[in-house]
Amino acid sequence: MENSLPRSGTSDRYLEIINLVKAYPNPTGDPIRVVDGFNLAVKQGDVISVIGHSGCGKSTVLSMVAGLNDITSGNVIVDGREVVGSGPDRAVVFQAPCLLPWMSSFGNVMLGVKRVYPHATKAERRDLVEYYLSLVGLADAMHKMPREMSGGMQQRVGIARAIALQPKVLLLDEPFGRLDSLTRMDLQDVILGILDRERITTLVITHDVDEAVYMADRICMMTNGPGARVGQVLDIPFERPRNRKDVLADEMYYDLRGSLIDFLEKFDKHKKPKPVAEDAEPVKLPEPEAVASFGDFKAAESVYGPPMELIRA
Ligand SMILES: Nc1ncnc2c1ncn2[C@@H]1O[C@H](COP(=O)(O)OP(=O)(O)OP(=O)(O)O)[C@@H](O)[C@H]1O
Repeated sequence: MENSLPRSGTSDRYLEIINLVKAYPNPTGDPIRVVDGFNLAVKQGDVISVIGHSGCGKSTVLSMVAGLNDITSGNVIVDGREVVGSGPDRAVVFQAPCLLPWMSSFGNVMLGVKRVYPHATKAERRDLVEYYLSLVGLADAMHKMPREMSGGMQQRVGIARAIALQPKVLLLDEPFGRLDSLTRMDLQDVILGILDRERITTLVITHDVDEAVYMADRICMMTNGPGARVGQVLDIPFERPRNRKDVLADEMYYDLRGSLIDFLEKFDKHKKPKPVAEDAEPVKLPEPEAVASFGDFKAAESVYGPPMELIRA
């Protein structure tokens, strides 16, 4: 659902996040404002890395932009219109690829394509799916099932599915978080290649300083929560398309990396841990993380529609 707003979008303010607030109820007092007054304007086609300490509210901001989490107050404007609720104009890629396990990579991408191109012919849809799977290097794995693919390949399918929606804004929530470093670098280049070609306005959440610098035109550094907001925005002046070796050989890269680390250290709550007493109780480890989280299912829903549509598909 979309509401017209008096302000119109320009390519310099293609995505606008205005005074965004997320408050959760607090049984013992006032609601906790996890995010409080987050403001960001993004130029059309720019890639913005969002970085901040764990738990500061990065995913909360991204899920509100995606329409998967209710906004307490504030606005998200895409291309001059306020967006409310989720929609294929804002495609999300989460850490878990959340593919439908009973469908091939072709079938998984086709579900998204059908949603966005309901009137295309069967042949046109097939061409689209094949095109997007080739973009992520899966031309030879179109008919593989998720269980037959590595984590990196599954994430490629997730990326193809998101891009196939031809979104106005691409939202990536630690998309390489579960991958080994070589696969991670490989996929960073796959995504950058696609973004250079398609110029999709993108927000990418990352914990990785090098990834933040390499991928972005600007880095949005968040303060700690509660009450998290944008602390500083850093411009990354490297031309796109980027070549990793050239970027790493540039002295400026290390200055930018240094600025980012300085910012993160300033907000590091755990900088000076208290010494543990010798007779302290042993730490109880949490249960292992579930394979798919609520967020993963919400991400699937944003692409495929509500569960009943999945059953009919
Ligand atoms: N449903 C909820 N009710 C109350 N608090 C919540 C709820 N969901 C998230 N939070 C809190 O909001 C804060 C921000 O969470 P969020 O997941 O956005 O952080 P993050 O920066 O993405 O963390 P990470 O980097 O570890 O993924 C955390 O303190 C979290 O505990």
